[in-house]
Amino acid sequence: MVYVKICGLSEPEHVTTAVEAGADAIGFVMTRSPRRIAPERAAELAALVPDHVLTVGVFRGEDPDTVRAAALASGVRAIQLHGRHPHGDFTALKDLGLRLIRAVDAEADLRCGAYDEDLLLVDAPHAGSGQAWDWAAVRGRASGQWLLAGGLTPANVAEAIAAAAPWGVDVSSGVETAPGVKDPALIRAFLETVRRAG
Ligand SMILES: O=C(O)c1ccccc1NCC(=O)[C@H](O)[C@H](O)COP(=O)(O)O
Repeated sequence: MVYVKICGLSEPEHVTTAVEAGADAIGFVMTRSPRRIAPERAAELAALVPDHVLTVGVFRGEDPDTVRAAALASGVRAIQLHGRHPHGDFTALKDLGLRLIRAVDAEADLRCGAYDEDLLLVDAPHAGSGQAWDWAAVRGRASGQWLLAGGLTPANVAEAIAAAAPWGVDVSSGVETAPGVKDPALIRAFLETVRRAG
């Protein structure tokens, strides 16, 4: 079954919708973005999530100490690092015992685990932009437990899965009506489509 992460949640209703619709992971953006929430808000939302659903704190470019403090304050169970973080940034966060997700574009090293991460996210050059890209270009290049992201929607996710054969998928803009405004019907539609496709 294709693993599904719904990212950029900020409202309890949307967290509950994603959990009930069968999401495997839920992302809270704690970096510069229209979807940014404070670690304290992420902690309130994470408290609504059952153990079988992974809670992920999303960061871009912050140093490991800043990431560590926000991750601990929010109580998330995974850290997603965007940007060209050196291997040492992942090593520096290992002792937290949280799962680590390396988020990159298609030009990076696409072997999951190459930086000691647990999951790899292969995204558009501008994360959270909703821009689709040539998903088929990474078919067979990305390896291990890797998620495809970038411009996915309920309408195109089946095509994207067929094109790239990812281990999982990740969506933010495609389940929104405006940047940062999630739509419960689109969250449900995305999950239903992925479950049918994979
Ligand atoms: O979503 C953001 O605004 C964001 C900002 C900075 C770093 C990462 C961000 N999102 C990370 C995600 O996991 C998104 O779901 C992923 O980039 C896909 O986004 P979209 O193309 O909007 O579906």
